[in-house]
Amino acid sequence: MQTLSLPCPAKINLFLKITGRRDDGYHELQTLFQLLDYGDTLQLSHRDDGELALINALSGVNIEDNLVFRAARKLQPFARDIPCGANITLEKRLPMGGGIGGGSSDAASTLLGLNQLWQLDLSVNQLAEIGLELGADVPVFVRGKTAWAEGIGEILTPVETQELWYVVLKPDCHVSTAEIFCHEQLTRHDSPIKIATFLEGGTGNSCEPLVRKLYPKIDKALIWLEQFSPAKLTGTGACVFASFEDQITAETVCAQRPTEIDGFVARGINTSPLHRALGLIK
Ligand SMILES: C[C@@](CO)(OP(=O)(O)O)[C@H](O)COP(=O)(O)OP(=O)(O)OC[C@H]1O[C@@H](n2ccc(N)nc2=O)[C@H](O)[C@@H]1O
Ligand SMILES: Nc1ncnc2c1ncn2[C@@H]1O[C@H](COP(=O)(O)OP(=O)(O)O)[C@@H](O)[C@H]1O
Repeated sequence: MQTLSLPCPAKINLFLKITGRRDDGYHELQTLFQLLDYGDTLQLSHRDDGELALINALSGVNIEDNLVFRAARKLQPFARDIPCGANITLEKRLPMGGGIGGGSSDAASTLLGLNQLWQLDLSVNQLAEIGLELGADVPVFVRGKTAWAEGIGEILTPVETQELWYVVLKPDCHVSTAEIFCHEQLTRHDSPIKIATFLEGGTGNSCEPLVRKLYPKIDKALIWLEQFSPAKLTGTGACVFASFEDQITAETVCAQRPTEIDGFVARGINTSPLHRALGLIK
């Protein structure tokens, strides 16, 4: 029986601006999704009885709500003759609700992996559209390139960034993306910027002032990390990050972090390891 073992890389938002709000309540934004060479691992093996089995449940998440399970369910109707099922094992390394896209990346790896395992022949465009129904962050992982994003995060232009090393810290708190986007004090009308303006530097995250105010532990983590390099919030948090030119410096900073803060070091990458694992790129 064929088993696929697939990476589910994290992302950070190198900047985030909120430029408007659509009639359906979703926010229009500009961001740069930087992929990282660090993430969860997913194993998929075919079942010909049509059942989906999630071998290890995630604590605090019902199986039917797990984005891996929801992604698999969305693909089943595309199966032609044979019943398509799968055993799915998710090895979770990324903190949940961290603004580093763990659930979205798990969903994207499920979509691409099952598309191959079940021989559905769906295109990346089709999978990105299906992914968008699961979350605004899913398409970037389906397309697998570090990218400039507009719309609600689904209009993507690949960007080659310098592949720096990042220290990512996870303060001991959980931020709900919906809570921040519903908050009356969120800044919602940033002027759009051009890629060149971002590349010149100095662009931050519009959610950061509000999140710092609501979550003192995030504020504290940013202040601590700022001692070493300019630090920012990713997405709506809770993770914060800073970049470094080399791995040793990043590891040294990460190792000194306060004991109550989790953290890891990862390299920024322009192409997803998922796409390499599936042979979609060389
Ligand atoms: C804003 C970002 C930046 O990366 O935040 P993080 O989740 O990474 O922190 C993401 O695009 C989030 O993507 P994702 O986490 O997939 O969001 P979804 O599940 O689609 O939406 C969660 C909730 O956030 C709000 N939401 C999300 C994205 C967006 N562009 N506008 C919104 O208003 C909506 O209220 C929605 O109900
Ligand atoms: N496979 C999954 N991994 C992580 N979170 C999941 C998963 N499936 C569902 N979720 C739910 O999605 C929420 C957001 O997860 P996650 O993608 O890790 O955060 P963020 O969107 O902040 O990057 C979690 O709090 C959890 O309730």
